[in-house]
Amino acid sequence: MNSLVATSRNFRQAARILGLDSKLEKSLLIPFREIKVECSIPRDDGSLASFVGFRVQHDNARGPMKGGIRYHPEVELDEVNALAQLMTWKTAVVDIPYGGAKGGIGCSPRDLSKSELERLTRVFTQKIHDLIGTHTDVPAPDMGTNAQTMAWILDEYSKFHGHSPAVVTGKPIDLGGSLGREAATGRGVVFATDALLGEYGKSIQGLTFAIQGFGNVGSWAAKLIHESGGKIVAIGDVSGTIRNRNGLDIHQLLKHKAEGGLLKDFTGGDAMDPDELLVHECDVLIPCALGGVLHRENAASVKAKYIIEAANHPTDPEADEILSKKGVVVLPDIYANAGGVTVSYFEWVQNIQGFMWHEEKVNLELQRYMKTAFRNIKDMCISHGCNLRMGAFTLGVSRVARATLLRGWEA
Ligand SMILES: NC(=O)C1=CN([C@@H]2O[C@H](COP(=O)(O)OP(=O)(O)OC[C@H]3O[C@@H](n4cnc5c(N)ncnc54)[C@H](OP(=O)(O)O)[C@@H]3O)[C@@H](O)[C@H]2O)C=CC1
Ligand SMILES: O=C(O)CCC(=O)C(=O)O
Repeated sequence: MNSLVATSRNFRQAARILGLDSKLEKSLLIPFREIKVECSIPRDDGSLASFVGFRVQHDNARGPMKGGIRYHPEVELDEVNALAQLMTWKTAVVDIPYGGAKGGIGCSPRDLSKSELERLTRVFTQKIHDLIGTHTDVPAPDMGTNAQTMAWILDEYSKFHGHSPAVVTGKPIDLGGSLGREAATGRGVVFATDALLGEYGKSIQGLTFAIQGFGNVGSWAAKLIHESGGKIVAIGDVSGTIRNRNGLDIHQLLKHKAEGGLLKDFTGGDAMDPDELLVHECDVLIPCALGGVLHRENAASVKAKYIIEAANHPTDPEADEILSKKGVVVLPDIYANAGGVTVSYFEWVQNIQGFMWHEEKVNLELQRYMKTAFRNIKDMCISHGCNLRMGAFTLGVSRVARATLLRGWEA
């Protein structure tokens, strides 16, 4: 199912549960602004290459719009719209003073040199600089982008507006980035997993995990789960998928990758069919890569008892229904991966204060936000008799709806 149709379907279900007025429902669904720009750059060989960049600003009722920028060949407007909408509900779920936005460029970053990526990022920033800003819309990294990408955006933006460190988060530490931001999404995933498992009298220690994706989110989640005594029995990225029924040594795998090795060539595990990863025998499945990977064709075969949505929108609504009938508990993306934007908020606060926090404070505050949000979601589940996804959606949507009504519509 198209990601925008799927996300909007979840929103409408939450609006029905909350009994939202239909005009308010429509106003919350329509994005504030959609930006589509052409980005042409000279390639290193002198030829011209053209790309399409997007920034969708979904809602700003609760504060500046916030969300990552993705570089991936499948980036297109509907998907960016869906991801921007998810950011609006996500920032509200963890109760940070932001709205939602998302951006992206349809490109394959692995096929571009570092200087081509820099040129592309600078051209994109030139096209959108007057529509983003510290108090309007604050980008951050997502798939295919990283702290270096944010440094280029900061530099290009500052040429127009003067030095503005708080215009992006997820920056390098030397440019005002926050300690703990790089690990934050993965760390938040682990706090979220702890909170969920605690409800069932379980803990990470001794459980088995399968993880799809070993980039920023997947590698940090895997490392922290490994260090908490969880056994990662299967993991995969674009290069391939590996398994080890006794548990993969994630520290060794990180070392292997840092030395330039491909995940598929790691000798501490056996190669397996990537399609089998999501239906591999395990207690907890954590998708940390693309959206829409759990769908009606594979959902019935999932063996995990718990799914932690570290990726954005990994589960199609049809898969959601199948999983629910099977009794699989799904911890939704707008909570499970909210650690990244929560520490982005801490970074923005530090930049505005001009004061840097210790990493311990960042991690403790993150844990506090994640624990509070989990309790708030559970309260919504109890009040409305709904599952965790609808608990999170009703929590996020009700907070945004209240802010919208309080601000009013008078011209
Ligand atoms: N970064 C952040 O702070 C946040 C990210 N997210 C979400 O988490 C997910 C991952 O983001 P992030 O870790 O930042 O992205 P990265 O680009 O750092 O990593 C993406 C990972 O996914 C792998 N991957 C891509 N396609 C496939 C595929 N078809 N099968 C298996 N693996 C695949 C990549 O493999 P390879 O390395 O081989 O390319 C890589 O390991 C996304 O859905 C993103 O929206 C959510 C909240 C915050
Ligand atoms: O850190 C941020 O601002 C946004 C992270 C993001 O894109 C996400 O949560 O999906």
